Amino acid sequence: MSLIEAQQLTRSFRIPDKGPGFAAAVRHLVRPRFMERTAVDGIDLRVEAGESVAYVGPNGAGKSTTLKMLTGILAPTRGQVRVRGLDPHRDRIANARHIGVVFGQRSQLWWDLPVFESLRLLGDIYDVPQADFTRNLGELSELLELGELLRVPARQLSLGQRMRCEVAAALLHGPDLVYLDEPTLGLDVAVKDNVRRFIRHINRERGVTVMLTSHDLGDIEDLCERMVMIDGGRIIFDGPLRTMRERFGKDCAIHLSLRGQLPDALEVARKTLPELPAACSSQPEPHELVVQFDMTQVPVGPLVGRLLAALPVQDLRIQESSIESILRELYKSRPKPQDTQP
Ligand SMILES: Nc1ncnc2c1ncn2[C@@H]1O[C@H](COP(=O)(O)OP(=O)(O)OP(=O)(O)O)[C@@H](O)[C@H]1O
Repeated sequence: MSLIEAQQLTRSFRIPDKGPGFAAAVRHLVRPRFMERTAVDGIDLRVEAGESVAYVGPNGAGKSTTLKMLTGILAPTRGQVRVRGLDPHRDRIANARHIGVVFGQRSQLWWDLPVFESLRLLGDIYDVPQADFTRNLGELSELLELGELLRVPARQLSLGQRMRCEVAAALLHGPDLVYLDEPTLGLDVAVKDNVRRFIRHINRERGVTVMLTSHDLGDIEDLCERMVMIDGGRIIFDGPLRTMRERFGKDCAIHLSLRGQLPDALEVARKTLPELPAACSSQPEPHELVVQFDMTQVPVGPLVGRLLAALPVQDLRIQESSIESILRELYKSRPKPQDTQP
């Protein structure tokens, strides 16, 4: 049995069907009408223990709604989900003992209490034995560099400081599955790096399963081997990041630095590579040339060889599609999800 198993997992919301304007608002008061918005639409998903999965998609795709069903905050409208064999909504307390959750925008720390007191309360809520509490806190404090922060009330912490404490709060009871919703949102580069290093550590060294949603592609490339992409509530890709690149990242660009200024280099390149449309080659500077092509159609090696033979090349760089550019293209080409009458 997989750690997480979802079958045809679906969640709809009833939302007011108000037209624009004052008259429509009054009409809605007298005779309210509703529409159905399907946020998650028949998802099948399996996650094995020890995996690190990026759950990505554009705004409104259904990521948070899925995480809310996996954590038991929301019940599915249809389909089912099991986490470690438990129904997360019905067995919410038992489920909570084994999971850690960081919703980047929400705090689980008591605002006016020093962080240490919040952590102690959380330790009590989760029934963490004193010896485990001391050991876990010592370890988290060292890895996340909490130190003095433990004495400061949460409301006085900066975003980055608070986020490190949030991550500690989510992991204090030693969960073996963590859901991280935008854990690095708004953090500066150094803190982001610290949080990422920590997440990598608990996944790789301790085998904690990580399920992460993030719009930060650095998080995804740094932390996850598998990407599940959701759009309009449906999974449109599920596989290794590598496969995502192979399947969707066909574009490749060769950047050439030329020896000296060669105004006719573009002409030469186009003549050398007649199989590529003229627009594939460009010359942003007199000593630079960029050749773009579909690497599934044109083999890179011979193409580079022909360019080197035809032009005085000083240096060259081959750039494959980044995950960022692939996602940008996929997001751009998506159809808009529609609300329906119930
Ligand atoms: N409580 C709710 N009531 C009505 N509609 C909701 C509710 N929660 C979510 N939705 C709708 O469901 C859809 C999916 O929302 P969700 O928050 O899961 O998306 P997301 O992928 O997490 O987006 P983002 O990246 O912006 O956080 C959206 O259209 C949203 O407006």
